[in-house]
Amino acid sequence: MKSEGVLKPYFRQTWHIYLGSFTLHAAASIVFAYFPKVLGDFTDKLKGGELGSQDVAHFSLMLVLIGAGYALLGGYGQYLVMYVGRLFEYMTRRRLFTHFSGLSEHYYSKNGVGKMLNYFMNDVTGVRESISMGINQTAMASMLLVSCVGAMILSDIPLYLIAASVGPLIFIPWIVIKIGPVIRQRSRKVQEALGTMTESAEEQFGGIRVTKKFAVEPIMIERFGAKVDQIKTNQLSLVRISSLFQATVPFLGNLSLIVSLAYGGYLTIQGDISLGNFVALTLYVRMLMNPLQQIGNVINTVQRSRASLQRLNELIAVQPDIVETDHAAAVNLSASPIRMKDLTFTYPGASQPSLQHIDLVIQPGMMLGIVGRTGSGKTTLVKQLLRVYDPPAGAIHVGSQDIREVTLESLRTQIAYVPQDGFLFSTTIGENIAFARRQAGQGEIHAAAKQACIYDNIAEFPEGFETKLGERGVTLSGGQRQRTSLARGFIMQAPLMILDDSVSAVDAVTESEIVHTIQKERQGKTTIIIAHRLSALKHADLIIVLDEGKIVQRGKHEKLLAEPGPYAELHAIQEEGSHYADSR
Ligand SMILES: Nc1ncnc2c1ncn2[C@@H]1O[C@H](COP(=O)(O)OP(=O)(O)OP(=O)(O)O)[C@@H](O)[C@H]1O
Repeated sequence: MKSEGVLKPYFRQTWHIYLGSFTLHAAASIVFAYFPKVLGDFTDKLKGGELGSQDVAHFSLMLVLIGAGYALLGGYGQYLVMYVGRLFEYMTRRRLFTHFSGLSEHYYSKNGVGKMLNYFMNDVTGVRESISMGINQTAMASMLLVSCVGAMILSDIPLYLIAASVGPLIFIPWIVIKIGPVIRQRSRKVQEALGTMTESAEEQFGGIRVTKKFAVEPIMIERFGAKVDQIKTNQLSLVRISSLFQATVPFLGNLSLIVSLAYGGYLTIQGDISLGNFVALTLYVRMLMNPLQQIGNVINTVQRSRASLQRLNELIAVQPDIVETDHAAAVNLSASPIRMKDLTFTYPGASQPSLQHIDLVIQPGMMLGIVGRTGSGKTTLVKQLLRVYDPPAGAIHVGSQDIREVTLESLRTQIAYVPQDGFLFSTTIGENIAFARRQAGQGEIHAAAKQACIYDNIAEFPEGFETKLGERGVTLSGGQRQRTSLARGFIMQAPLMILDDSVSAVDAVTESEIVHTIQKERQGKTTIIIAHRLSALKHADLIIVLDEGKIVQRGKHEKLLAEPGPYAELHAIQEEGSHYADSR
């Protein structure tokens, strides 16, 4: 499916405002083009000795009306375009955000958050400048240009003098063609460097705690400095070419003025044209210089923002990896078993599969334990259920439906996934817990907090559930953060809950309390627990042991303990560890 880019929908909504603005600009320019003519007539009357005090008042009134008409009409035209320019920012940022939300985890693992921020801020603003200030000035300048040239032709100034005076101006298109692409290319480099810097800043601020603990601030400052230096180099190179461009355009305007002064002056002395026409001609040429200067600026801005527009259009055209089929149907996880059949999965671009030949049936209401060494594929397995990445066709069925054929909303709203490092938003603890159930009342929030064994901690905060969390919940300890994120899972009361190593940062006693709550509260609902501590899995209906993406053992706790294999070995190590700890 081809995306229609960012400008088309915008212009579809706002073309009539632009049309209104152009009309106002045209009217303003026509009014302003009378200015030199009025001064020319004034000069001729003055020279001929025919000027009375009534004429002075008449000419003054004309000039006042011209000035006021120009300011009112042009000012309102400008306001309209500036207003819709802001509308563009608003529309595009909303659209980008919606688009970003639909992109898959795979896209985010390839593209940094800094890049997205750059799209949001600099690129959108860059394009807005072109379509508001740019279009505004172009409309104003081109209409003034046409009105001035039209008024010159309609006056008594001879055509050959007009042609000679405005002749140097025809070099402007040639300069645009030569310098424009260079500006565009250098501008793209500046934007890329800005993107890299934002990405680096985002990462460095995110990792500031690690940086401080390892006392490597100077290295980080140096690395960041290199990124900033790159921006400076690229920006200076852009400024050089832009300045050259902006200086050349008015220079040609000045050349026109010199020709009109010299040639027009000569013809006036010869008596070929009147003094009034000479005054009008120089004023017309002077009036042409402003629009020319503006057109120079606009071309500069447009060249710069074309690179931004291209990037935005490319982004909008990115298709999400995970899409719903046309005949996707809602799924019911409470009643249907999940069957995995010969599931083998390789991450895009990876050389080795992360899951191999998985055969597994998860019956509704069961508690499944997953254990295995780090990197053995535990998270990958559960993410297949959420369709973070799509499994191969036919590999996972929910009841009789292939998981690839179910609607994403129905699937994901029935799964409460609690990751090891659950992200907490910069809002209150209560709102964080009710994140996936906005309609939840205080009672439900408190109950979920009790189930996750975090209630007492929260109650001790002066503002209780209204306590605001800083970015990533910095005011909470690791274990408190984990349990808040666990409460967020509990409150969903979802048919399937997945705890992905979600109690690793809590002590063994709290962990056993949480497992006990799960057994009690989630009776009849499916729960998958991934854990490194086997004590958390003791009560599971089924435990699978993963190694290098394969299920190497399966059964209940007692059965697995009794057979030789990694489970019993791990158990022995953990028991030994706890005896050792007890004996100290
Ligand atoms: N987005 C990804 N792209 C490519 N490879 C990945 C991606 N995520 C994980 N992997 C790889 O897949 C394998 C299994 O990773 P997974 O996260 O499922 O392991 P895990 O058993 O959950 O580990 P841990 O206990 O450390 O959380 C690892 O080799 C990992 O490097």
